[in-house]
Amino acid sequence: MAIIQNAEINDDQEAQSEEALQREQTNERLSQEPGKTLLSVNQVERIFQVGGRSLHVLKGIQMEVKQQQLVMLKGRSGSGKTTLLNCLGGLDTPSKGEIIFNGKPFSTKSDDERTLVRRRDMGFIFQAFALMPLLSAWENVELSLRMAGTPRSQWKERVEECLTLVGLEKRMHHRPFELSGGEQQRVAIAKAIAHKPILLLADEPTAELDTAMSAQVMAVFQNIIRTENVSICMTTHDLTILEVADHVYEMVDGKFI
Ligand SMILES: Nc1ncnc2c1ncn2[C@@H]1O[C@H](COP(=O)(O)OP(=O)(O)OP(=O)(O)O)[C@@H](O)[C@H]1O
Repeated sequence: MAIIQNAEINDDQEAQSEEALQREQTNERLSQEPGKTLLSVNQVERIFQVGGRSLHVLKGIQMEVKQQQLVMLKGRSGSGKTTLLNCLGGLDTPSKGEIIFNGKPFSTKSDDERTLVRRRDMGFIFQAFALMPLLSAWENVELSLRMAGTPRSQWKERVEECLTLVGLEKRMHHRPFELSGGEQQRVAIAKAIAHKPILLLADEPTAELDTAMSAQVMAVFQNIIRTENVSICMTTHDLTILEVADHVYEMVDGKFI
């Protein structure tokens, strides 16, 4: 398993170094302008074919995320939040409608093109912290820079910067099992922002945490929106954190109400 993972990392590393080079050459990224639309979703539908039947999961979603906004998607289990988040991150594509990201059509790009955009401009955070268990907080964040093709000379400074931003400067060399759930989620955030994405997508990032730890994670989100110029779109069941959102979309049975 470890050998397979390493081989994949090497392949990924090569491909992503090329990307990093291309990125520098084309300097494609748009300048940051708070309040400008970063992501817009136009009449998106997602229909799955299951056992010969059509399952209509997203039914005409219309939404936007502006630069430096914290947007929350709330809704009951099964309402379609994860399906929508997968479409926003290009892991899935709408059956109808369109998603525009950073001023360009996104959902209509090829799989390879979406992967390039995702690796460069997006970061992902999940409910279960998705850390490598045998690596320290430092090594976990460093791995993310290695995977993104960031030049080695920048790793030390950026790892320190990201772990400090999430308030873990005193825990940099701890491994996940030596950290609380909230601290592990903050390492996952440091990992997700290390390559300087412009959009963070988070699926129930506080679901495994108690109220105090959830509040810490939300404070970190608010901090990185300002300091890293990132926008965040997250799903949640937790009504107590909705008040820190700039905008809340409530999903019921595949539609916003
Ligand atoms: N690949 C798929 N194929 C078929 N049906 C799917 C697929 N993905 C999701 N669904 C169905 O779509 C519906 C919405 O699922 P989704 O995971 O988006 O909901 P959710 O709001 O994120 O729920 P939860 O809060 O429990 O994660 C569910 O009925 C699910 O079974």
